[in-house]
Amino acid sequence: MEMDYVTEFPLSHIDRRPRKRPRIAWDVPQGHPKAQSGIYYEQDVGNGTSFGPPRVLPDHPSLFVKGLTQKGSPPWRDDDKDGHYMFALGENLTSRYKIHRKIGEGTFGQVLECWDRETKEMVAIKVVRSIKKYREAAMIEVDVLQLLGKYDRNGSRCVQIRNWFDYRNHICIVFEMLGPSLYDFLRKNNYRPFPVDLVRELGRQLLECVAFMHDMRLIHTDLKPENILFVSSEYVKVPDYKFTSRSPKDGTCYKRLPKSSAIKVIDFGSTAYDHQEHNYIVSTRHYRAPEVILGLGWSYPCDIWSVGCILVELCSGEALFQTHENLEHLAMMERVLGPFPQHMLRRADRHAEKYVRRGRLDWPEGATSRESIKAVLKLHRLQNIVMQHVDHSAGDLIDLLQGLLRYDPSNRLTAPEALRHPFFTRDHFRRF
Ligand SMILES: Nc1ncnc2c1ncn2[C@@H]1O[C@H](COP(=O)(O)OP(=O)(O)OP(=O)(O)O)[C@@H](O)[C@H]1O
Repeated sequence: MEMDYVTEFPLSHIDRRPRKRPRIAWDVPQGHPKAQSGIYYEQDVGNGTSFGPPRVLPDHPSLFVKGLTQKGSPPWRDDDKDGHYMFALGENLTSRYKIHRKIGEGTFGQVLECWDRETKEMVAIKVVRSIKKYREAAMIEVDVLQLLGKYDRNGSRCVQIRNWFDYRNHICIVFEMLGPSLYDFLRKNNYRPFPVDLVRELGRQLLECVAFMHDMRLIHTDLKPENILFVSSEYVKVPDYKFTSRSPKDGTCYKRLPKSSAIKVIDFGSTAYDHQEHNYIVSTRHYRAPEVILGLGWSYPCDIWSVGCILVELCSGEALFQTHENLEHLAMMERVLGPFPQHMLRRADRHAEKYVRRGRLDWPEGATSRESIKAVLKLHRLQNIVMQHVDHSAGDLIDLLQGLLRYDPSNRLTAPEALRHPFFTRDHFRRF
């Protein structure tokens, strides 16, 4: 989600990107219990339970309502300075959930793996920071998740919300437990690319998710490999003759492949409704569409651009546009995809007009450093990037990517159009 912004370097433009809070010590010595309201609200949303108003339950072991396991509450502790919930492993998060481990941390809060005593399964609980703007945004995420869950008849590829509650001033969102993100998987694999047949399966599911969301008039706005999770953590190790990192035992190279290609999209905290005003900056930098940077207003096509960037990254192993600066980012786009249409540059808003000179991008004249120019020159044309990494289906994939990465959002493929592309429909030999 993108709620906490800092200005990127250089400071000369309006661009802002999410700030990942540095990892903190998340278990602390127990403090003295403080006076507290001790009330939490709980709302089951999974498995067909109603969407009625939240139940109000007392947070005191001796007062737990009948039917709930009588387990103790941890002592009251202050949140950390950023409003994060402080906990110890093995503690309860309400009487229903037992905290096993921390699996993630984002702008919004922490994600904890917990044992659900009621359903007897592991769940992932996002414990949101106790700060008003994050609490409010979390409630929007709950609304979106409930809406997606309500209309998700046959697996929309969006993570399922199971429950939510308000505990000690932290909104807690309970999700089905998923596996590692595409980014985690790439990283553990030393950024070795995924095979093209796997990229096809991942791309298809991602586009199905986007098509479903767009159909519901929702725009995700923060699609990136970190927000796409494999459903299962299982993988196999297979010999990999292309790369040099060798197993110490027998000298063979190995890489991981997921046992199943099934994925789901997470993080609906930045999701926008179509009827909202869309001129603010969205998306994580590398996946941000040109119309967002140029201040031309954005809508559904910004998700499609992100999908294009993600697919290239899955094929090559590294992010396509590795930059933190707007003009450099636009120059990289031109290097990979060719010149911008003049009509888009002419319409750039007052923040972005400094990137344009006499109807063309002010590059390399406007570059901030020689390193910046070098970073742009290092990039190859899209066709070459794909050909370098993909052994078959390259022609179809390049054509699809050119449709997903069209500069003019009104010409970009829609999700249903992309799903009808030969890259997905041609009878390829499939391994996944
Ligand atoms: N259902 C889940 N199953 C397993 N892990 C999860 C699940 N949901 C989230 N995670 C992990 O927690 C991390 C943070 O989750 P999420 O992106 O929803 O939080 P966020 O605060 O909105 O993050 P960001 O700052 O990236 O926007 C994810 O990157 C992922 O590793």
